[in-house]
Amino acid sequence: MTVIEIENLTKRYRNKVAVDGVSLRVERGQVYGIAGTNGAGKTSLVECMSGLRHRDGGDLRVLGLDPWTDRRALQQRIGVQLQESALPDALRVGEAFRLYASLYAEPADWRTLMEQWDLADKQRVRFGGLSGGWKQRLFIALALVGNPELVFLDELTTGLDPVARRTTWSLIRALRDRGLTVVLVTHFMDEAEALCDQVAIVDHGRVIASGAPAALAARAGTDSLDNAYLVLVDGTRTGEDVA
Ligand SMILES: Nc1ncnc2c1ncn2[C@@H]1O[C@H](COP(=O)(O)OP(=O)(O)OP(=O)(O)O)[C@@H](O)[C@H]1O
Repeated sequence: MTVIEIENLTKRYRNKVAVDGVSLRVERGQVYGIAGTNGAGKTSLVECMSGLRHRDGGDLRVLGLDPWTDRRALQQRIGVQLQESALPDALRVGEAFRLYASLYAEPADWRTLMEQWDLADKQRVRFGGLSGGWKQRLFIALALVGNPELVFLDELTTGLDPVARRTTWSLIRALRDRGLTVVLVTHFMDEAEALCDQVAIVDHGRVIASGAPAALAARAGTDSLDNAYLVLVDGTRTGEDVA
């Protein structure tokens, strides 16, 4: 079943074209990666998909809804963790769960969620006292408070040390194992390769290639998505058709 269907999406900020005719499909249960360098348009794309920004053109359905006109209904069915999310430093972990639960008509049992994500013994710890890895764990768990069918995670591992990064990867795999559909924004190709069933590589607002990580590497004639990315981006800049 198709969860996200995008045709020719565009998003502009004044004269800047951030998303330039993107088309893609995400199927239920996939971890779908949106990968690309800084400024490629990844966050703008996710903000349009999650109903936080209005697109300028194109067609977009998420869980069968228009993310902009049906955003209230959509918010109840998705979890969103945006880049550079923050909570007040003084807020305790348990209070954060209670706050998020108050936003949903039918929230999950947040005490159970806290236990499932090993946060129960941090219930009284303030957000400002958590390490980067624990903050990301908290954000993933908070994205699940509304019992979502679809979760958007934007650059979750940026700034984490290698151990915390690997731990976050295993948390994302746990989401997939629960049957959730995950849209994962990253500028790390190793991360996309390790976690994603499908990856769209975005450059200058366009999808320059998409497919399974191994298929993209094979298409580029490389042994990793990291190297494939360089070949594919270089191909678009020299005018070759790689998509
Ligand atoms: N609110 C805004 N107003 C004006 N320009 C914006 C705005 N948000 C993003 N942009 C520009 O649109 C382009 C795409 O930005 P976007 O944040 O979507 O890219 P990104 O791939 O998520 O980048 P990063 O990896 O750095 O987060 C960039 O050139 C950015 O400067």
